[in-house]
Amino acid sequence: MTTSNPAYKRILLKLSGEALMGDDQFGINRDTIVRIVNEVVAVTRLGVEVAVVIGGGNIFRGVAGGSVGMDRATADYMGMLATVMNSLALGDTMNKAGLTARVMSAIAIEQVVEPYVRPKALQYLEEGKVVIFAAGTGNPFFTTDTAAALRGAEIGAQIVLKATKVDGVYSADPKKDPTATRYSKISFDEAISQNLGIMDATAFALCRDQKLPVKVFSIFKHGALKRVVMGEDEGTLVYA
Ligand SMILES: Nc1ncnc2c1ncn2[C@@H]1O[C@H](COP(=O)(O)OP(=O)(O)O)[C@@H](O)[C@H]1O
Ligand SMILES: O=c1ccn([C@@H]2O[C@H](COP(=O)(O)OP(=O)(O)O)[C@@H](O)[C@H]2O)c(=O)[nH]1
Repeated sequence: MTTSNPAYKRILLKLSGEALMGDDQFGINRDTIVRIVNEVVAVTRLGVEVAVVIGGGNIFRGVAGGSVGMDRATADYMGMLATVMNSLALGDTMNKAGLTARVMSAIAIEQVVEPYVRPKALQYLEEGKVVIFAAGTGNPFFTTDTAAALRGAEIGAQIVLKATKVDGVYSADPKKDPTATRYSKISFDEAISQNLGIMDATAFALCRDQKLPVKVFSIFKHGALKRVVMGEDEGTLVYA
């Protein structure tokens, strides 16, 4: 039996909305969400406090056709509402898996989800509950990656873990350029100056200024989250 300790006490986990689709065209794939939740359970068993921000691409993609030509801010509010749906699904799956999850929304929608109140979120984390931050930052023109950076900084997370469709940060988009190579680590300044599309510049800049490191790893790789939390070699570290 290993006696090593996790590398972090409190983490902000950013889950790709699109990854929730599994092999489906859009929506939430049951097996996929259950598998992701089981990975979170494994990490909470280590005593790590977990906060989550989830994207909305899986749902919003399904209605994106109708949003063509729409006012950008209106489309963004639809995207934020999509993250609320994902957050509810994720919270429900977590509760069924034996965790206690609390969803908090950046947009007032109080019959459905409690509002985001920072001290309350901190209290939940200290009690060992998983806090899911829904509705992104609550503002159009931002992304859920920026929401992850913002909430991560607010709750004093030691790292933002971006669980996404690729297994790290590459020299170019690996889905478009097969010759792209993966970095094991890269600074925020390098990532920003090279315009690496893995995270938007707003999110990168916020993390850089707050000295909040980011680890990018694959959501599809079994056990990767736990390895990251244990400080093992997995994915790409982006550092200040
Ligand atoms: N330099 C890069 N390294 C890795 N991935 C990149 C890079 N540039 C663009 N990408 C793309 O970024 C995507 C992940 O970012 P994003 O679309 O924001 O996903 P998420 O759904 O996790 O928010 C990957 O699927 C990848 O195709
Ligand atoms: O603070 C935020 C967070 C999200 N969004 C909108 O919600 C969508 C879904 O989030 P995102 O694309 O980041 O999800 P993911 O790619 O992780 O599935 C975005 O495209 C934006 O339209 C927004 O307007 N403000």
